[in-house]
Amino acid sequence: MNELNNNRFDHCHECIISIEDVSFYYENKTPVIQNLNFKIFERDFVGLIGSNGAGKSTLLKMLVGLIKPVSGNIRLFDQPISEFRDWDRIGYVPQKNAMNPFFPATVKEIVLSGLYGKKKMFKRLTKRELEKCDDSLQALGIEKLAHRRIGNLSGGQQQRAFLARALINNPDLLILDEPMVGIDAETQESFFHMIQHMHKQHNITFLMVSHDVDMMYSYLGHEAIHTSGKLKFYVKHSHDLEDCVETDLTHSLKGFIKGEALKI
Ligand SMILES: Nc1ncnc2c1ncn2[C@@H]1O[C@H](COP(=O)(O)OP(=O)(O)OP(=O)(O)O)[C@@H](O)[C@H]1O
Repeated sequence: MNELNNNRFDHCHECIISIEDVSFYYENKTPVIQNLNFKIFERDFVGLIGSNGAGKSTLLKMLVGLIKPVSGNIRLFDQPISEFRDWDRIGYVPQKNAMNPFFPATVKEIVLSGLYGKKKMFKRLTKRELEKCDDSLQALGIEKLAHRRIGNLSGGQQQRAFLARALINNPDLLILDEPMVGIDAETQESFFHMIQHMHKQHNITFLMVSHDVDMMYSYLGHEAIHTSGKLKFYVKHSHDLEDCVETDLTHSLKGFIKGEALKI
């Protein structure tokens, strides 16, 4: 099954993430991830499902460089993760409880913080950077909340703010760790609708952890393309597999998400 996954699009799509024989344990040495092999290709929507403690967040943290595998290799956009510098290409929304909601910052400040590479931290913001922030707020329909304190917003509004933060650099890949926790069912549905739209219409590749299996199955199907330990990977590609056989496909839809389509 994994071989099938790993060879899916080698001929026509960039491999965005390559996980090669990766194992990980924390200080207590209990194995969390063992010999994981998996590839994510451009235009995939990968749903990662697994029981509590299965290692989902640990895997995502490795993929964004917060922790290192004990063994094995990770490649991002065809570069070893240790040499990868293009972090603007990746938007990451960590688990909700990873950020203190009482942090005294406005929505705009939170979104702008997505721009700061280590070096930009103390630089003056340019007009272009402020425009990017406005675009991102508008794409998520939260421009009116720009000057509100993040801690005073509802769970759904906070999640939109964090997604806007992850989108500010117009990333090619979005990594979302249970983005819908704490959001009411109706807002969850429109949120999921919105990210499906980003996947189908805006060419963004997704890796998303969720415990909402029904919602994940509804978009990704019931059959896991790969299983490793307690981790299960479900994949939907944003256009038909047959189309991918065409080598002259123009994968052109690269525009930034603009307001109207995403007003939810
Ligand atoms: N910083 C840490 N130090 C030691 N052990 C940890 C640490 N973080 C996580 N673990 C352990 O590693 C295992 C995997 O945790 P992880 O958070 O990756 O699971 P998960 O699949 O994301 O779970 P959940 O669905 O509950 O969020 C668990 O047994 C957890 O207790």
